[in-house]
Amino acid sequence: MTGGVLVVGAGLLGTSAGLALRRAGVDVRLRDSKAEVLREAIGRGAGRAEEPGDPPAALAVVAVPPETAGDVVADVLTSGAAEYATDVASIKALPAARVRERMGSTGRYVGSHPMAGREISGPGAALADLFEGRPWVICPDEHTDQQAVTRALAVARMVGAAPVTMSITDHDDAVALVSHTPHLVAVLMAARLVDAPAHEIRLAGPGIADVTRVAAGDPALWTEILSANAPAIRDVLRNLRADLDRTLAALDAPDTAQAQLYQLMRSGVDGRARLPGKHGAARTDFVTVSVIVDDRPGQLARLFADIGAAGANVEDVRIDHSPGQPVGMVEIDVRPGTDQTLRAALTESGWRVP
Ligand SMILES: NC(=O)C1=CN([C@@H]2O[C@H](COP(=O)(O)OP(=O)(O)OC[C@H]3O[C@@H](n4cnc5c(N)ncnc54)[C@H](O)[C@@H]3O)[C@@H](O)[C@H]2O)C=CC1
Ligand SMILES: O=C(O)C(=O)Cc1ccc(O)cc1
Repeated sequence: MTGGVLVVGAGLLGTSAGLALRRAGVDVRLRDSKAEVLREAIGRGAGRAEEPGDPPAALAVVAVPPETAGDVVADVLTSGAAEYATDVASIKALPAARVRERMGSTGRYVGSHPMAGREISGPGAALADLFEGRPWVICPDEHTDQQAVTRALAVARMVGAAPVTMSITDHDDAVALVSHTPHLVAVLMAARLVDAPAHEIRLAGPGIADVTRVAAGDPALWTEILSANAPAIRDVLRNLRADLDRTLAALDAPDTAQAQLYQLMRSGVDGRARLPGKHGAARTDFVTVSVIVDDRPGQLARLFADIGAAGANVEDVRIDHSPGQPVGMVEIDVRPGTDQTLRAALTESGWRVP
């Protein structure tokens, strides 16, 4: 991109974008209010420090917390540090409103949101592949210049993401359902564990770990995200509360509990089947082959070599560790039809395939 990209906020998102853009050959300048963060991001190869003679960047990618994003966008546009700007905050109405307050209806800004992240923050957690195959939502309105959209689309494509265009309202409603309320539910469930007795916690397995994974995210960041999208989250939570009330009522009525619980379990299966899997294919397209692996050096390398030799393509992989045991369970997702051959080949090579 002629003119290069200015990344402001060299944390998880900013450094990941910098790493991916550098890999695509883009000139990336980095800025962060914390000198040590900037040093670490540059050290990781995500870009260079700004220099006094730099011409305006073609696009600024603003990757700071949501409550600050609108002001930082307005600053980079009014100071001439960049011709156009996008922010990557997890909520789109808040930064757009702030940019409008500061600059009126400017066409030089378009909000966006890569649907990719991690539970850990900072440049040390950044990954060049973070956005690979993930949706990157771009939210233009009637005032947005086509150039702003073109440049944000180019960045999304260069980092390997799949751009999706949506209105701000549609975006904020969608993430309330698929990201913000799930985060809140994970946190509420994880918080139930705080005072639980140790003998109960000891029995916890991958189920509760999966359900609460996102609860490990940065509390300050998520407080900003959830409060900024409160109305849309409240709508989803109210429906969830109605479901909880119905479930409690079902459990109170032993005669009908089973039938109602069964319906609920069926809805769970149906809802989860709608989640997109690898490259947007339905999750149910794959079959899981589980393999028990001893906790010794070189075991995983040997397992993957044997899977390759059996001619199976690994579509996805998960590793579950058994607490207190020197073994783990590796779950390999493969295409239906290849699982039987893989099971036979792995058993033949001496693996335990339950
Ligand atoms: N963490 C995640 O999984 C995802 C986060 N996002 C969004 O990306 C944005 C950044 O989040 P993370 O990278 O996770 O946070 P982070 O905490 O890793 O990085 C944010 C960085 O911004 C810097 N910063 C704060 N105010 C600044 C300012 N005024 N000028 C320059 N630098 C400033 C901080 O020093 C920090 O290094 C947030 O708006 C978040 O909603 C979007 C998708 C996923
Ligand atoms: O880990 C996950 O499943 C995520 O959904 C990560 C994530 C966190 C915050 C966002 O605004 C977007 C994506």
